[in-house]
Amino acid sequence: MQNSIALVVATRNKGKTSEIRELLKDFPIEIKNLDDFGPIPQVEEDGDTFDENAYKKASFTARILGYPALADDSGLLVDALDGAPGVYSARYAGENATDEERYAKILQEIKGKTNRKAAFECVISIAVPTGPALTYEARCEGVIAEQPSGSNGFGYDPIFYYPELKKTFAELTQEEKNSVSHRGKAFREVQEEFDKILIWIRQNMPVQEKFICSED
Ligand SMILES: O=c1[nH]c(=O)c2ncn([C@@H]3O[C@H](COP(=O)(O)OP(=O)(O)OP(=O)(O)O)[C@@H](O)[C@H]3O)c2[nH]1
Ligand SMILES: [Mg+2]
Repeated sequence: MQNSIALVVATRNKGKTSEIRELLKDFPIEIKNLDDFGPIPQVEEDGDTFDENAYKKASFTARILGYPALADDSGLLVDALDGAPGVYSARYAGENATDEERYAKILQEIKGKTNRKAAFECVISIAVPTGPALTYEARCEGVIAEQPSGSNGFGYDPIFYYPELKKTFAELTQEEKNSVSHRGKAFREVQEEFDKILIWIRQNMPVQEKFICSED
C-alpha cells in the first residue's frame, strides 16, 4: 500500500469546511480539520489582500501543527460599494453579527443602485511548516439579488444571484455551487496540479514521519 499525505484544512467556517471536504474527496490524502487537534491560537487576518490572509492562515497552521496546511481566504466584492466588503466580508457587520445581518447590510447599502454586479473571490494557500507556499485563486461573477432567497450554502449565498443558472447560490445544491463557484474553480486548479503539489509537499516537509500516514 502507498503512504498518503495528511493535510490540515485550516478554517473555522463550517460552510467552507463542508465545501472543501467535498472538493477534496477524491484526492489521495488524509484530510484533517482544526477540530482534530487541541485548541490552537487564532490567526489575525489583518492582511490587505486575500492572498496575504490565505498565506497567514496556512503558514501559521502548518508551523503550529507540523503538518502541511491548506487555507482559503475569500469574500464578496460589490461594484457599487467600490469592492466592499472584500477582505472584511466575514466581519462586515461587526465581529459577532450573523450571516443575515451581514447580507441585510449589503442589501440596505445598495438599495436603489442600478449597478448590482458583484463577484466572489477565493485564494487557496497550501503551506508547509518551514514557510513556502503554493497559491491558487479564482473569481465568480454574479449580481446582488433584490431579496434573499434559498437556504443552502452559507454567508452571502442567499443574495448572490448567478445569472447563468437563474438562481442564488443558496438555491443551488452543494454540488451545483461547487461546479461554478470561486472556491470550486480554485480547487479545480488544485486538482489539475495535484501530482505536482504532492511532490512539492514531500520535498518541502522537514520531518517526513509526522505527516505521512500509512493506509491499510
Ligand atoms: O455566501 C458566501 N459564499 C461563499 O462561497 C463565500 N466564500 C466566502 N464568503 C464570505 O467571505 C467570508 C470569508 O472570510 P474568511 O475567508 O476569513 O473566512 P472565515 O473567517 O469565515 O473562516 P476562516 O477560513 O478564516 O476560518 C465568509 O465568512 C463569508 O462571509 C462567502 N460567502
Ligand atoms: Mg476568517
